Amino acid sequence: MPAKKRQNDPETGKRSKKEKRGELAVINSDLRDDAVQKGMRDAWQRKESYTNGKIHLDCEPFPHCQITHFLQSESFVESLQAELLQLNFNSKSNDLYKFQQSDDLRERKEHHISQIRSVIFGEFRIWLSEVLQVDLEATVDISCAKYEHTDVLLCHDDELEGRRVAFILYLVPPWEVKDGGTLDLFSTDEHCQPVSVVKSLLPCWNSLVFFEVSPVSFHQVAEVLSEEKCRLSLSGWFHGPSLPRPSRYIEPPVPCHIHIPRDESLLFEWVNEMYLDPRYQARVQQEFEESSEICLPSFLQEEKLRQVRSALQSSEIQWERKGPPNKRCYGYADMQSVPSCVQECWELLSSESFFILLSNLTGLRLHYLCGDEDESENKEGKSETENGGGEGNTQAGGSGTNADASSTEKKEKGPPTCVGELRRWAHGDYTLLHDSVKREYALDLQLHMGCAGWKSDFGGFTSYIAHDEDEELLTVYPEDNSLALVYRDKDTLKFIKHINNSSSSQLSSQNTTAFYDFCFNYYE
Ligand SMILES: O=C(O)CCC(=O)C(=O)O
Ligand SMILES: [Fe+2]
Repeated sequence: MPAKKRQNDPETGKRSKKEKRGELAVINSDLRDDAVQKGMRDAWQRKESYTNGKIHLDCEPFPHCQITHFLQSESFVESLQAELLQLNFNSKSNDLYKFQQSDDLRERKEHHISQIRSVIFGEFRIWLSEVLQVDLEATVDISCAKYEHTDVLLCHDDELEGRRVAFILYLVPPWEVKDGGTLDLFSTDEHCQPVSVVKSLLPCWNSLVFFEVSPVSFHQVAEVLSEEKCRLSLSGWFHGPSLPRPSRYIEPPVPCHIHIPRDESLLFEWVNEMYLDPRYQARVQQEFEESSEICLPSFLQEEKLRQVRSALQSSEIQWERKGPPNKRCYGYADMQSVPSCVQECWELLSSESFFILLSNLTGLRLHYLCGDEDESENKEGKSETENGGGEGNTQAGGSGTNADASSTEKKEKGPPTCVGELRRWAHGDYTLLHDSVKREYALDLQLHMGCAGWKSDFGGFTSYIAHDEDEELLTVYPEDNSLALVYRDKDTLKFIKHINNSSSSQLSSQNTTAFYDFCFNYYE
């Protein structure tokens, strides 16, 4: 049956005044109940839980509350949803998230949007101030988000100057756990670092969740797995006095080591001989010096590649999880558990002859025999000359200019070092940029394996960006047996994009839903 048509004024053809004004936003009357308010206030104060019909307050892992049937009128919520879906949405994607966000809602004049804004930052804010016993300001901070298939917002704490309470109003179709998109809450350790998801809240039509923003309020929007459903929400923050924040936790440094003593025979066994030709190396070096990055395809000899790749895919390597989730999430190999060919590949990348090869390919000074032509640029003026100053090595010979003259800001002089990791990347894995990320000069090496059929839409690529800018400088896509070398300065940061569910669904037929990389950093 067609919906009943709106009655227009027969004379003017316009809608009646009442209709034009539209419905008012009214919050659930249960919230005004004195007993409810008192129960909430006491529970919040004592960090206990409280349940009363539509209200569920819980203080584990941090204080949060879910209110179902938040707005009194269903038809208001429907009209609000329709109005929001008419807005212009912008795709947002970075290390932390992928979703769509509406234009700013602070100034929007649409009826239902202005109604909800004034009820949230008016009546509801006053109610909340009362219940939480915190002075919440009238500052309006609200936006609309749309999460669809593979969209996600990874682990974060919401802490930003002034934010005291976060809220989210869900405008979603009937939602199930298998649709993904839950609001996951993390437990934390003694350093206020997130550990694991201990509670997941299912988004629910016309329900509002709020929680206190604090040093431990780590949460995420799990990836949306449903291919049809749209997770629409209005979210924002009430501003007020911030809770005290402990000083930022600094992770213990990962120990670097100098090269291991292995001779050239290792190179001849493992590396595609093309890359061992000094003339070819000189060409690579020239290109690297111009762009600070290069990809060397078919890097390992075919037979070695096959051995290592199949060992990675089939052996009983112990893959440990690496966290914490506000910084990273992926598998890394316990090197004690790897088969000998994998161990050898690792040794290759750590070996003295490989340091020399890298020096020749990049012009960086990764071995004392590989030369800095212009010693006068080395302001500290020590050790290099004592070590022979770049002359007289056949491998390094001739081609070795230094790629970068600003060596004074690099690590304290000492022998070149490296640190490496063998990683496994699968659905749900990622790394994030974070404030305690090391700002350094380094040569990054990545050697990917087992990524046949991988598509950039799956995520898993390494993105280099300029510090303090969103500008993307370079993207390294996983490519089998391609050696990616990137020289990173202290203003360059990198992250690995979250691997989404399309990787599992599209690759499951090939029985390979993960890929691997040897990831090494070398320091001059
Ligand atoms: O949509 C949600 O459930 C949470 C959103 C959120 O955490 C945020 O926008 O910071
Ligand atoms: Fe958040």
